[in-house]
Amino acid sequence: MVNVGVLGATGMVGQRFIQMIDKHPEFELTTLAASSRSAGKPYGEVANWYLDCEMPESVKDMEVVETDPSSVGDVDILFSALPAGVARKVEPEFAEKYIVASNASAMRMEPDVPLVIPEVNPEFLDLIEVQQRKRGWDGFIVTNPNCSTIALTLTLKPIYDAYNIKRVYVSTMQAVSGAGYNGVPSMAILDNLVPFIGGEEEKIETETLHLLGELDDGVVKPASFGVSASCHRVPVVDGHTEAVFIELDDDFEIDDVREAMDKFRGLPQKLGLHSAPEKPVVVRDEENRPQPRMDRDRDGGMAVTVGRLRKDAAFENSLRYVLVGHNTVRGAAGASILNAELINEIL
Ligand SMILES: NC(=O)C1=CN([C@@H]2O[C@H](COP(=O)(O)OP(=O)(O)OC[C@H]3O[C@@H](n4cnc5c(N)ncnc54)[C@H](OP(=O)(O)O)[C@@H]3O)[C@@H](O)[C@H]2O)C=CC1
Ligand SMILES: N[C@@H](CC(=O)OP(=O)(O)O)C(=O)O
Repeated sequence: MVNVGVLGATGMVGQRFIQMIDKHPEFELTTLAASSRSAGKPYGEVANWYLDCEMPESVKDMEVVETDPSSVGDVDILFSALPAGVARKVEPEFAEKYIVASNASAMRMEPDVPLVIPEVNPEFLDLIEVQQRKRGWDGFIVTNPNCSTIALTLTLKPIYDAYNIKRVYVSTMQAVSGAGYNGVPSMAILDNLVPFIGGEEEKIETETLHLLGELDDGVVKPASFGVSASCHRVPVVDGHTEAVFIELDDDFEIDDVREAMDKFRGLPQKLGLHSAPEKPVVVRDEENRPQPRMDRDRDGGMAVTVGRLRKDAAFENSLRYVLVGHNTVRGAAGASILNAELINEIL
């Protein structure tokens, strides 16, 4: 068993980590850290449990510790669900000694920090060596992308491998859990939609090209097609929906695109990693799917569901589809856990 801890353990994403680690066959949860508001108290007392499963018995009496490397004790991997501002300061301090699998955005675009989706760009883990050499750390930081980016990029990867993509437009309909428990007041979102999520469009546009880029001599060269995103908050609890419009360089058969998505598998599937979905991308043919409530939990929330895949009659060489991905599972805690499983298997 590998001893693991969660930083930001009382938060929305921290709770997803706890839920997923609780039954994990390789990971033993030994450390829960949060702010000084919670430190020194039993987890069951300080955490407002938000998930629709019971808080695992195993964590109720665990003492929450300070988010400080000297407080975490016997641990090999730390999962970070910290706010980005806190993560920027403390993740490098932890990485001097520990492996940090971070879900926060703070370190994602650092040139020597791997930003990884295991099915898409596992080779970026080679940057770990560069990072340790450059910074003199015994540990390291590995990050996963933004929740909307992960779902989009998983569906783009089989297309990108088979065709020349010219440009991608994406319009997101994002669940309120993405903003955290106190992120969007109910009076702002019920009977409503908010057409702005700070920093989200820029993250999708940058991270997607980075993930589909190439690692060349220790440097990531991003993919070079155009990505344009428009992001919107909708009154859904979990599960981001995205309408995707793609223009290719050349003509194509829509059945070939469907087959490429359906047959898409990555290293996690080959290695049989515990949290790897059987199919990273599930294609459905009903005209009214995917829907967040019905499709977000596919394969434990780790698979992205695509539907309404069709040629775009309005423009040549174009297609469109709708996807749903679970934002706090595949888009957050599950993404970091799959990264850690891959690291555990290959390093
Ligand atoms: N990949 C993705 O797309 C997603 C990423 N996220 C990211 O995950 C992170 C966590 O989000 P979320 O769970 O919604 O946030 P929450 O606000 O729900 O939780 C924040 C957590 O961080 C702790 N914390 C806050 N301030 C400090 C501090 N100064 N020192 C130590 N710990 C602190 C809190 O502890 P306490 O309870 O003691 O205050 C709590 O455990 C963010 O970076 C967010 O952007 C979120 C959703 C999806
Ligand atoms: N911004 C995302 C969640 C998030 O926190 O993203 P990031 O990990 O890129 O900061 C959402 O609101 O749904």
